[in-house]
Amino acid sequence: MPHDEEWLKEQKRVDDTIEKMKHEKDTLLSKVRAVRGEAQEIRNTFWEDVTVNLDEPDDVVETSASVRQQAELLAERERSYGHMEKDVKKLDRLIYSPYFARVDFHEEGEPSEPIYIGIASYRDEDEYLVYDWRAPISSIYYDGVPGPVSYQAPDGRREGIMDLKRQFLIRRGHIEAMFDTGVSIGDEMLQEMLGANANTHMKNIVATIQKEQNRIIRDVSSNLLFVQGAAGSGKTSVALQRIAYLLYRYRDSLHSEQMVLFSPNQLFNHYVSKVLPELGENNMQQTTFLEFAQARAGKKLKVESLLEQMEEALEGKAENRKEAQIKGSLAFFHAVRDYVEKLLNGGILFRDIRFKGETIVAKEKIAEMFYAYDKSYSLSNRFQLVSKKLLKELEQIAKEERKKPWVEEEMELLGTEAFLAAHQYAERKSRKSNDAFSESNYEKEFLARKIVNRRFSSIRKQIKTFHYLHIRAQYLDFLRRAPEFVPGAEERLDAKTRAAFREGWLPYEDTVPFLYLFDLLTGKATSSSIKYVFIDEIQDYSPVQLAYLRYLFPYSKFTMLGDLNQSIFGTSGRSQMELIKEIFGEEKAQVVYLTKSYRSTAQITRFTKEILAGGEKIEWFEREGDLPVVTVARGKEEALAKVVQFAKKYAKESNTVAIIGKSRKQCAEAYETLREELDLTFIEKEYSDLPEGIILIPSYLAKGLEFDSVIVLDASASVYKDEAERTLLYTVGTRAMHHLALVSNGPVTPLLDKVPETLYVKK
Ligand SMILES: Nc1ncnc2c1ncn2[C@@H]1O[C@H](COP(=O)(O)OP(=O)(O)OP(=O)(O)O)[C@@H](O)[C@H]1O
Repeated sequence: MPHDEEWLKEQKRVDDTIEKMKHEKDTLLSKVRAVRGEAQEIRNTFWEDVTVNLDEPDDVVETSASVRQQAELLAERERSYGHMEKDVKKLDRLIYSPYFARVDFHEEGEPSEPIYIGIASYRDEDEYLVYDWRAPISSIYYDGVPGPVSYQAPDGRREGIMDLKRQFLIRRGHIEAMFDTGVSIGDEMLQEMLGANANTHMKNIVATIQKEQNRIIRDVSSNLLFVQGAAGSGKTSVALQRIAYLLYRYRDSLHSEQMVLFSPNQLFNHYVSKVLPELGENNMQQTTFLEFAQARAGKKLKVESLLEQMEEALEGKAENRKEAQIKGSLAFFHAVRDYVEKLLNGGILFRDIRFKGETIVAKEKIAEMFYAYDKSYSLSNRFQLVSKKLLKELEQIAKEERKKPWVEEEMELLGTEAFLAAHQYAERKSRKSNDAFSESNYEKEFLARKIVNRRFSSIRKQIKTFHYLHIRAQYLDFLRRAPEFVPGAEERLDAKTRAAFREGWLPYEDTVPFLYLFDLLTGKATSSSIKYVFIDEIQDYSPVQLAYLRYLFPYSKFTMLGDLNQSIFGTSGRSQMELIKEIFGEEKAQVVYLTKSYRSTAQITRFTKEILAGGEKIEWFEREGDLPVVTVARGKEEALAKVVQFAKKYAKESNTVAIIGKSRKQCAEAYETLREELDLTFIEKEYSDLPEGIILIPSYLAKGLEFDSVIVLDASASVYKDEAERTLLYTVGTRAMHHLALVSNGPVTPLLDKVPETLYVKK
């Protein structure tokens, strides 16, 4: 295509800018080499430049100062080339694509100036050749159309006129597309972006952030930001760009470790892990609720995952649903607190501290110690004090223990190193006391102390972590007494949990109440260093979990993103939003709706929208594709043959094809047949990498992910049978970007009954 003059002018500017960047990169690289060389040199000669003299105490002090000085010098050099290397990486990204937009802007009476916007800023002497997308002025690109605009500058609101808004698609230094936009951020550009094939990692969206998304990204006034958005409306994307924005805006005071993102599973963590590094930022802390809870519960108790529980529920083994609901309610959370209050004067269950099969401090004694403290002391204070006391007592016990025969036996097994140390110690001691005869006693004393200390170190740790509190028994006691504390609980609730404890695991629904009970008793393990907490897929959090997160992060700002229509256990009666307001307070709380879906073609979004019963307000982005296909097969064999057919067809034009089954079990059964016909990867667990090509994956693991093509493994009436599965089917269908097929073994699910036949092809 011949380019007009304007295009050539822009390409020339791109060339000039890149030239300057390359030049700067070269200069930086030679500096990096020099500094790295210096650091290497310091490392090589580290000990030569240090004065080592350990004869007298003064010399030791001098030596350590000298070592410190050298180490600081080295660290400073390493830091400095670390920074430079980061800058080189930034330049590499800019050299590939220096910017994606230009807005011309002028304030009254001033000449119009072009502002070029890219993923990072670039300055040549005093002039900004590229502005960071997060800079204050860049917001006019996302918010405004040519005409009067304003933006928030550090010194107040600035007003002016936007004379031009232009977008670029630049790759490898070449302008591949250029659009001047009038109305909003160009649809052409979005078309380009959204039309591309899926990737195994999420991409950043900074070039095409939409106005409503920009509001969320740049919100700095809310303490609680709740985003309810349709599938594919960019919730996760917005969360990640928001993190990048906050890191930029508060770059002097906020670090990536002070932000944490709770995501649905590890697969998802892996999927989103490249967005921030691509934008030149470090990743925030990323965790899943399970990982977080497991770390708190310790190694001896395996926490059941939501995924395990879902598998049970989907396979129809959900007889405990009602109990799980009670345990997930806010009332239950409060009940734990009420129960703890009853323990102020008695009732805490302790366990013996044991060593070598024998009790060294009996639980009765600990209880006595505990309740001897004044009632005005909080329980957690008393635990602190008891631990202190027990540690002291342990010292005494250790002294006695050193005299026991087993210690002498263990001495025989010690290596030469220990004997040498003992010998040196004994020599010094006897020299001081002028008593050569007791040298061997000193040796023994030294070794006995060492042996007992080593064996006692785990007991010491146990005391510090309140192992002497019998938390499992205590929790079971609470569950047994549930009718006393929990409104609506008519029976005791300990049977399932008791059985699980015996097998060494903690049921999903017990996780939070169990940890909360422990925290209330022993003092909470809150983190005050986390400034921002992000929670994706918030609809899958129970009230108990939400209340616990608030309790754990009392000083943090929260951003929550979710879609009630994607709840894994169906939607519940009370609105989650009301509940969140109750838990987190309404002050500085902001609710934002995202209704436009960007992921899928218009045809797919129109179809999946109809799966939902309530006529939700979901808009689609006008991107054309084929109508979804619904195929009915007679029998399992034929159904799987159809799946194979679709997969082969789609694989030709897709990077990623996902065959999504309801449960892991259903996938596993199909896998045996499918693997003979297809080159496919079965994603069974969350700790997997997401490969390109064809994958087979259970519904709940596909949460938050997207694929070029999706094939619903079995959309029959026997699989997606009741209302509770409506949201699940919606979640599965909305994973598709370009192609969607539903294969049904026998009659199709009634959940499609209301979908007009014009919205899909029946084959
Ligand atoms: N402004 C945008 N520009 C370009 N692409 C966008 C934009 N907003 C969203 N997208 C794309 O739409 C897709 C869906 O985004 P994302 O996964 O963030 O949505 P979501 O709301 O979290 O979805 P879900 O709830 O279904 O998991 C992604 O491919 C994302 O890149």
